[in-house]
Amino acid sequence: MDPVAKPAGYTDPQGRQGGLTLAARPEPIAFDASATALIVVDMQNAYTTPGGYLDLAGFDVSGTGPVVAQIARAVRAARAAGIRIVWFQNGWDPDYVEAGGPGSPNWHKSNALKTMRARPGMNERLLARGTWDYALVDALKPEPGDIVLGKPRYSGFYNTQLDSLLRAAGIRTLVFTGIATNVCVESTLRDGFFLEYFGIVLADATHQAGPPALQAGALANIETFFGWVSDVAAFEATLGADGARTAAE
Ligand SMILES: C/C(=C/NC(N)=O)C(=O)O
Repeated sequence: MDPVAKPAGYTDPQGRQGGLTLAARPEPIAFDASATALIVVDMQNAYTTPGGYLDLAGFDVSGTGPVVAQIARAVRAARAAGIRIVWFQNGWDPDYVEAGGPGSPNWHKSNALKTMRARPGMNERLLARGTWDYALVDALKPEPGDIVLGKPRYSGFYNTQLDSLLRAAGIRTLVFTGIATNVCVESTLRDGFFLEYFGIVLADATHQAGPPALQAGALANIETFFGWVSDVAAFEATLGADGARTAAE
């Protein structure tokens, strides 16, 4: 068996095949920076901040602070290496037409919609575009040239322009960060697998929705069936960004 997983036909910007190799589970994976995107999944107040949707719905968000910092590191390293950055924001229009009514499973399973139905007096319009809940956290901001996409369901490939934007840019490898590992990260990585994208999760730049066992379960599922699992330090080291970070701190 090949000890390094290599997407076929890859060349790095210097024309070398499969230019970079990332330490990962279950084996190292080769990738080409110019054919790679860093995907930042739903780093909105809703998923990270006390008073946001997950918190109001009863999920523990106390462990998300370090994830914000790790994502900032991954974004910095990717940016320096010329890797395209894609930011997702999960949610719907302020009238929730896009959320679907009772004819949609989303209406029944979305904990944001369920929380609002259970507390009709609450003022918050959870995950509605234009609200604080929907906004990205202050510490993570897109820059010109990044791709910013809304998504109406858990998968970033569903009813979004993601696939066509990635294919137009020749991107074949997706490096995932964000929240929640077991919901939108895993859903998007799985859909990417079916579309022939190579999916890698930086585990310490993700966080689960629910108990910690769900983080472990999602990562085990991904490394066994759908992709690769690595971490931010390995990503930085592969991109040659670890020295730069130490100097900057
Ligand atoms: C629970 C949940 C997860 N979203 C995500 N970004 O993973 C939701 O949107 O209800």
